[in-house]
Amino acid sequence: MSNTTTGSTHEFQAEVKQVLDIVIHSLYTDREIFIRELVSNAADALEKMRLTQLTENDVFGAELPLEIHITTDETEGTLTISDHGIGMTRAELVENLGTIAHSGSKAFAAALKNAGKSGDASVIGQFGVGFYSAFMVADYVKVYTHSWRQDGEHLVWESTGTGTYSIDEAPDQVRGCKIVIKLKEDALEFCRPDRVKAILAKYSNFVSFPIQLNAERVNTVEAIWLKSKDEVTEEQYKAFYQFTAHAFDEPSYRLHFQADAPLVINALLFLPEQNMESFGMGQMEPGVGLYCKKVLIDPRPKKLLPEWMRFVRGVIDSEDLPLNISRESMQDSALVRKLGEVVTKRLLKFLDKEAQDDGKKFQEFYAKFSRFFKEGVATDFLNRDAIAKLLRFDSSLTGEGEVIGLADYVARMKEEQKAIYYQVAPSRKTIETGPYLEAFKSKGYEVLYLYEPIDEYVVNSLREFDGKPLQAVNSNEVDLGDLANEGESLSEGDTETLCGWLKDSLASGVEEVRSGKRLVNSPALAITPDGEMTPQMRQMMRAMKPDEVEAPKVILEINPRHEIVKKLSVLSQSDGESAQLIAEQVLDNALLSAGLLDDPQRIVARTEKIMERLLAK
Ligand SMILES: Nc1ncnc2c1ncn2[C@@H]1O[C@H](COP(=O)(O)OP(=O)(O)OP(=O)(O)O)[C@@H](O)[C@H]1O
Repeated sequence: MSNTTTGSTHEFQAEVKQVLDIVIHSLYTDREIFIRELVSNAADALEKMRLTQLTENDVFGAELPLEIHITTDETEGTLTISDHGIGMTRAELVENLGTIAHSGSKAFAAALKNAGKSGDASVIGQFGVGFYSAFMVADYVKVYTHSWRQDGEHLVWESTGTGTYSIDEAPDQVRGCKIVIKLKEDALEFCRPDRVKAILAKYSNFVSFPIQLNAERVNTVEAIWLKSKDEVTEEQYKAFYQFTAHAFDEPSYRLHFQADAPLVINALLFLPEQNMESFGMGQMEPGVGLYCKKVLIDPRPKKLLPEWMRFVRGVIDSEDLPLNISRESMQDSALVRKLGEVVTKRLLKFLDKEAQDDGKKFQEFYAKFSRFFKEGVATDFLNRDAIAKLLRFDSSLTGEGEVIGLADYVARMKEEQKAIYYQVAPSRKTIETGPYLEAFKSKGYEVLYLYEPIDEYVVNSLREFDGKPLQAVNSNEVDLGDLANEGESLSEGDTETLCGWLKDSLASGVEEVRSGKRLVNSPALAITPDGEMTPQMRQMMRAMKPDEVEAPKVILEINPRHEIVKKLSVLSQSDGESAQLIAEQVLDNALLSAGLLDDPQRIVARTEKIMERLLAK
């Protein structure tokens, strides 16, 4: 919120100051986009007005046409953009043009600042600074406005973009906004009618309201999603995406399709290049507008596509929708639900094909948007399997820069292999230096590497893929059959005695001690008993409620061929105290590898004792 300083003067929110500073001092290329931003804001305000008029009878200036007027004045060096949209009240002016609405505005400003330092205007461009972009070209900006509300005031907002703005009364202002830009000396090109006309030509046809430039109509309203693909150029697609999505990047993927059954659908969907949520700007709003025969029903319908698809942009138009459907009833409409389902399925199928045709491109895209797909698997029951096909992972068989999908994993599974194996751990190194991988490697089974906490939810929600269960390498369910282990083993009798002794000696830390077939080079490993929390879940619980999570009880699998185990068997009979220390250390090493050691400090004291004993000999 801004602070009122003197009279009508207000201070910009700190983040806005930062944004303006960058806009004014670091942005020199692509300055023309400010026109697109302001026209797009005007179109949004008109769209809101159209919707308001459907339900409100008492509208200020009800007779005013829903149009955009742009005028150039070369003598004064000004460009003026007016609309008869919803306008703004005094409070709305302060809120909308004095603060940044994004929930993560601090992070947003910080990211923008970094981009500014690098001097790379294209990076800055990706953020989108909306209204504030006018200050790239303006000495000052005046916004004359009156809200659609009868009790609104006639106002003018004014600023040079440096620190403060003022709000004063402006008699006679009609409903909507009139934005007057006094152009900087080096930006006078933007008051030349031919220049402005050329800029408007790129996207003005996407605006569903008439645009007049110096009293001459410049656009024919055109719904490019209703056209067939060969009638639309690459340039038009890109311009449409940037205009409707308020985006600055190029779309990564585009799906334009028409369907007649089960519903009549014309859809034009875009997947962006940049994931704006990754810049700390909070959760995105859904971005696919719902239309019926070119008429916008809802620009951001919440229940049309599943929530995880909120990064998708574009338009869905269906003539099967009743034109008078209200936004409220839309949310519950079976027809809208069906429409969303059809489009979602189509988009998932499209992505799967794209991923197969150009894996590299998909991998780059996936690297930025993986969060959404993972969220999809965890929350979108209806489409779970189709989304799962798009997941990509590192694995024990992928090389540098490579990833693998579940379908390819299954295709290269060994004939007798029973499950899809994975390990959740912070890094490749943790997994490859840990004890679990050995057995799978010796069988030639691939193991997927899952690095993020959310992956745990993903595999738990999915449970299986293509009929094959997903199993954690440290789960008790894993059955690798007989492993051809080399080396002499403890006798069965000695192993049994040792297991019994270990169970008694380590009582509080183990649920069971058994001889394992899976180990090759390690003395022991910790397995999560059935029904127990996985180590990652446990860590998350501990982070939230440190006092409520009990010490873990694991199944300790020992390797009867390992020297430490063989010698421990002898030592347990001759020197109980030393054997106890070693047994505890074997368990702690196994817990450490499993990510289950809550108190690593205890290792220090124990290893010191072990060293003392060794040195005393
Ligand atoms: N012509 C206008 N009429 C009414 N309100 C407007 C107009 N222009 C801007 N606003 C208000 O000011 C707000 C801020 O505009 P701005 O362009 O900075 O961001 P935005 O349009 O919300 O976001 P973005 O441009 O990134 O999509 C808008 O959300 C809107 O509420």
